[in-house]
Amino acid sequence: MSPASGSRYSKHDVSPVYECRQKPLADGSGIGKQNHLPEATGTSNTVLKDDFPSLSCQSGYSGSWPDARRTRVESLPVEETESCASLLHHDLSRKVNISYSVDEYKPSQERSPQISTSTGDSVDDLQSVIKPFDICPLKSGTPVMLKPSLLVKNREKRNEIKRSMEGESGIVLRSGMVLLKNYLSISDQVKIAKTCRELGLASGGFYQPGYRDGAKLNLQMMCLGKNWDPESGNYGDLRPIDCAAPPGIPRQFYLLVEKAIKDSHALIQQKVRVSRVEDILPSMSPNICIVNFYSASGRLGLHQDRDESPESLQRGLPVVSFSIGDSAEFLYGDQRDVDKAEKVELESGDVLIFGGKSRHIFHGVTAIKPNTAPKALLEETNLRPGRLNLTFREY
Ligand SMILES: O=C(O)CCC(=O)C(=O)O
Ligand SMILES: [Fe+2]
Repeated sequence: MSPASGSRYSKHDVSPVYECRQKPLADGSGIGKQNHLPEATGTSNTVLKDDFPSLSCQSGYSGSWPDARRTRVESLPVEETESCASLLHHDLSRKVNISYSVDEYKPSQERSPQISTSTGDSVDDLQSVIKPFDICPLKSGTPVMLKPSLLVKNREKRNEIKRSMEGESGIVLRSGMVLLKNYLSISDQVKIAKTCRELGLASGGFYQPGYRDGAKLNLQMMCLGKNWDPESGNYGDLRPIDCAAPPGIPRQFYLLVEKAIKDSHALIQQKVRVSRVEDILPSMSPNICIVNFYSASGRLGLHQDRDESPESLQRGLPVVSFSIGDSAEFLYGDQRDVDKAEKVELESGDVLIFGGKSRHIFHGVTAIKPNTAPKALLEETNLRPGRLNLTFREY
């Protein structure tokens, strides 16, 4: 669907104005240097946006995540619902000030929120309220006593043999849609998982996005480069829930995306005779990465990615997706209809690219397959059961 074809984009052809305006800090320092959460009152985790006139969000366009992605909080394990976002609201009856730097990406220690309270509560109290989500819960290097069943052990062995025998290979799934199997080496997967862990624990890190009515997405999310707000479909520089600035996209990630697009071009050239491969799959330079972590019960309903700029969508600039950890059952097709969708398994190390004529495909994740992550990845990272997915886009 193109922006001009009567979709929700047609009336929103201006760049989004997405603001998180804050009161100046008590010490007189202002916006642009520091963010400040003003006196907090209220009970819901959307209170920040709605109940503080000083924190407002405006947008030149809008969109929404499909209902299929929504899950009631009650159906999730406590551990998974107690993200920063949902915990923050428990403490909103107290006066909480949170400030942090919004400069470019810095190591997590430098970017961690500086927390103080106007009621004199201890910082420890508040830090336990704003609880980060750790995708690798034990520090790497800590011996992990795993006792997998014989069945699991055998399956892992088979998978690893299969992987090493197959090596990397590419498949053109349809015009503009390429699956690079086994593309990211274990060492790249380890680096990505560790980097995401570090970023995910710091300011702007993983949280469980939710809605005004209390419904939560069935995954943990963080954004790099720009923030994407699932509730409104807006991209912005700060995320509305706590006005945290998303960390930048690490350079190593850019390089892998660039290489994956080049290799996809070579693959398309091999399979189809075209004078300009970019007509089939345009190049792109990502300025947004949405990182999702799915636990074993994580799901993502069929949807289109169409919150990027009208120009990016119209040019068919691709979405590049990295899968790490447990395998996922991934569905894609021309309609939002599970029965008509094609199915493909995305395994750890796979890179999926969809652009050009496939940029507007409906896609989603119907299942995470337990105990399918490569053993070597788990040993090096202690990645928790589940799947890490990074989707890169150019706004
Ligand atoms: O997890 C995946 O493979 C897909 C993620 C996705 O579609 C999204 O974040 O928009
Ligand atoms: Fe998507």
